[in-house]
Amino acid sequence: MTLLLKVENLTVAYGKVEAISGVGLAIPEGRIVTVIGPNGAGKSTLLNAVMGLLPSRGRIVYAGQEVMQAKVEARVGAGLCLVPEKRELFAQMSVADNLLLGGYSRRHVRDDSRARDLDAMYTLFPRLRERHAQQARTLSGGERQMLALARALMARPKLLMLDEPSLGLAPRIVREVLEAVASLRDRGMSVLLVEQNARAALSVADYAYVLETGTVALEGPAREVAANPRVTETYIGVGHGAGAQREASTPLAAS
Ligand SMILES: Nc1ncnc2c1ncn2[C@@H]1O[C@H](COP(=O)(O)OP(=O)(O)OP(=O)(O)O)[C@@H](O)[C@H]1O
Repeated sequence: MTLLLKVENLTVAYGKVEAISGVGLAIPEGRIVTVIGPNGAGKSTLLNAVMGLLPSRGRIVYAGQEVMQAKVEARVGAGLCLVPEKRELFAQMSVADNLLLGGYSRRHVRDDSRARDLDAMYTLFPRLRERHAQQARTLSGGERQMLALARALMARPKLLMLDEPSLGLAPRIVREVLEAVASLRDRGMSVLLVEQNARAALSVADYAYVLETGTVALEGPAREVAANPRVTETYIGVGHGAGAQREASTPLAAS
């Protein structure tokens, strides 16, 4: 199994406060790896550090190269891609224009691959095809998430990092988005999926890390993590449904 990303001993501090401390994780090619954990555990910080958006200490090896010193643009150019929690679409632009801008880095490619990719995105998310001329700001939450994901894919990333794609979405739409992510994995894409919705994330991931107060409290194959009684109790819990559980009542690390 070839590793696409290996993070070792990663530490990020905001001022004097460490948001993540000594975190390690690995993402094999063609797998979905999820990082679950409560509010403020450091999940977004981890993604931003891997993307190069925050100063950090430790080691990040991507596609066999040490990228700790690489700028964000270089990381994007090498195939790293982050879909942030806030989606950050071009609100006044149409769905189609948002997608075409997603492929902007490939604008010099002379063949028709961008047009083919656009069509592939509409096949992945038929709803975007129906709404291709609609302004992004008028889309529903689920459609926005689909557009954010599709726009990221237009750049043909190797590692897709998703920050809470389920946030604010109805359970049915969460399933639709995660099924699309699973189909991308089935075609070879590597995915780092950050989620508070542990149930949904563990149902689609191959491997999982539980992050608590900036450190890895537990890791393992997603099926095993989902079956761990402490995870069930704290993050999945009977009666919590598919919705995100915002706080961990009994952190694993404390028990
Ligand atoms: N720019 C910042 N300056 C200071 N502290 C920050 C900053 N960004 C995040 N933090 C703090 O770092 C910790 C980790 O935050 P982070 O957003 O990474 O957590 P998270 O697990 O993604 O949470 P959520 O699920 O709520 O998005 C939190 O205590 C947060 O308050």
